Amino acid sequence: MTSTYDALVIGSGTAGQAAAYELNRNGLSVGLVEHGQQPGGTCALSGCQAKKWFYEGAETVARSRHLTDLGITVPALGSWSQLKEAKNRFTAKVPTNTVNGLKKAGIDFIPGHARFVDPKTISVDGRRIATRFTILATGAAPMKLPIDGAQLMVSSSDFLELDRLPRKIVFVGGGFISFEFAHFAARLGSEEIRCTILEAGPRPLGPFDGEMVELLSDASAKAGIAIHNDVNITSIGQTGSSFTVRTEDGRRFDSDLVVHGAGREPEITDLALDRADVQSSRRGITVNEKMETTSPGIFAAGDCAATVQLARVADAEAQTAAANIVSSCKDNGYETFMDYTAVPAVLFTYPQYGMVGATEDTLKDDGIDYEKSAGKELGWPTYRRVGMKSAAFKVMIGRTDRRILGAHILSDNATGLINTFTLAMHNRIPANELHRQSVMTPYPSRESDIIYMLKPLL
Ligand SMILES: Cc1cc2nc3c(=O)[nH]c(=O)nc-3n(C[C@H](O)[C@H](O)[C@H](O)COP(=O)(O)OP(=O)(O)OC[C@H]3O[C@@H](n4cnc5c(N)ncnc54)[C@H](O)[C@@H]3O)c2cc1C
Ligand SMILES: NC(=O)c1ccc[n+]([C@@H]2O[C@H](COP(=O)([O-])OP(=O)(O)OC[C@H]3O[C@@H](n4cnc5c(N)ncnc54)[C@H](O)[C@@H]3O)[C@@H](O)[C@H]2O)c1
Repeated sequence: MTSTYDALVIGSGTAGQAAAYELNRNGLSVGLVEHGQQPGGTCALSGCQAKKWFYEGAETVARSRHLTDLGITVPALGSWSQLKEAKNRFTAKVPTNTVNGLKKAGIDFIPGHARFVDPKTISVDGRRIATRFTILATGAAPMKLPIDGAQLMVSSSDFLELDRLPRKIVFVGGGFISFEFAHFAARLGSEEIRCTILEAGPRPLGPFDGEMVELLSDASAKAGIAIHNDVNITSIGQTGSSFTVRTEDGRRFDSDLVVHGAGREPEITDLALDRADVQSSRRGITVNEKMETTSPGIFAAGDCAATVQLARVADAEAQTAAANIVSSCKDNGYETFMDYTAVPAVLFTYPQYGMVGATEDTLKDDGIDYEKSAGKELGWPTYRRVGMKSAAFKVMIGRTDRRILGAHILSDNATGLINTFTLAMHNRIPANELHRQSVMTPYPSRESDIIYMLKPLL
């Protein structure tokens, strides 16, 4: 028998749930398909939320180490296994809570693997479902790497399930995951841990600002993390419990564990997208700013779309897709658009690196006329009090309209700081007005330092 929905959502992660609840709230009949044994998605189970348990511990250890000459007599010691248990007490409840929440709202939870039959029909483990609209929210998985022995790497999810941290860890790829996990490991091991990051490109953290990445790399080196660039890995081998990563130029890196941090690719290969005329590339499903794919009535959101792989971007994309479906049902057409000019990103390292908007290199490449205010190794009381020597900032504004083009912060709690700049960008507030509005920020705080960052731009 064929069931019929106004809208079918594929995937129970951040994007799928955000879309399903929004459609349901607006009175549409909604089914949500999930093929995993553990519904709830990457963010909650093995991504942002899960890893943040380790971040909080690592931050406490790093901060207390910085404070040993400043009134803290014994620095904190982390217990990886206890943090893992705490994380697992949280993640264990996610699948049941996800399914119960959907059912309680009146959304049909449909376990099974979804594949297109045609643009308006989806089969779930052989059962056919007819739908007027579809939202694809199938997420991403670690990229398949053409490296001999690639199967010996553990994924980021496996890493968060380790019982204990080994002494020598090699991270393949110098992106978000490797930087964050290396910072966790450098602070949470019971003995001294050596982490090595191997990056294929000329520098790690490609989308971030080059100068700021250098400063973060220096701070990482001081925490015991070695970073090698321009590394072409040819093989990963195992002897007993030891691993050897070999490179094209003859180098070898020995370790007790090799971690995949070399990017995540969209999970779209087994959806039969061609049967629905949905186009895609290596980066993901092709979408326009309304989150519609190349096939009318089929939308994509989150990590499976060829956009940005961040949790709140997934939320915003899902809400955009859902809003357009709702307005289309009211014969209003598609009225909601995504805007990626002010997407904040934060690396949960210590110090954190938060950025929003453009990097200085992009502004130069695009020939944009800008002014800059920047500082490094900040000796402000904020950082003297926590013994942080690596704090830095860079703010760029348009020379004529004085609006924020990009902001980059190395600090503890860079998240709060970068959010202020994000809101200024969204609301098109020029630097002098942001300065004026920030004078009465609660004082003293990280955020009350924003006026010092903006002063050279007044
Ligand atoms: C280690 C790690 C740390 C991260 N940290 C952060 C962070 O700090 N901040 C941040 O913003 N982002 C972070 N991210 C990224 C963030 O987790 C993702 O952007 C977000 O989870 C994407 O959500 P999604 O709904 O698109 O996909 P997912 O949450 O992956 O959900 C996709 C779902 O679809 C299901 N599915 C796939 N194919 C099918 C099919 N054919 N049929 C049925 N079901 C299917 C999958 O089983 C899965 O449950 C992190 C990611 C990782 C890996
Ligand atoms: N704090 C956060 O918001 C956060 C944290 C973790 C993950 N994420 C999301 O998850 C995504 C995936 O994270 P990631 O760290 O795996 O990817 P990434 O895209 O951030 O970085 C991958 C890095 O690996 C390098 N690389 C690729 N192939 C390689 C190879 N064969 N050898 C050596 N280096 C190689 C790339 O040049 C790149 O620098 C991120 O893009 C991000 O959107 C976000």
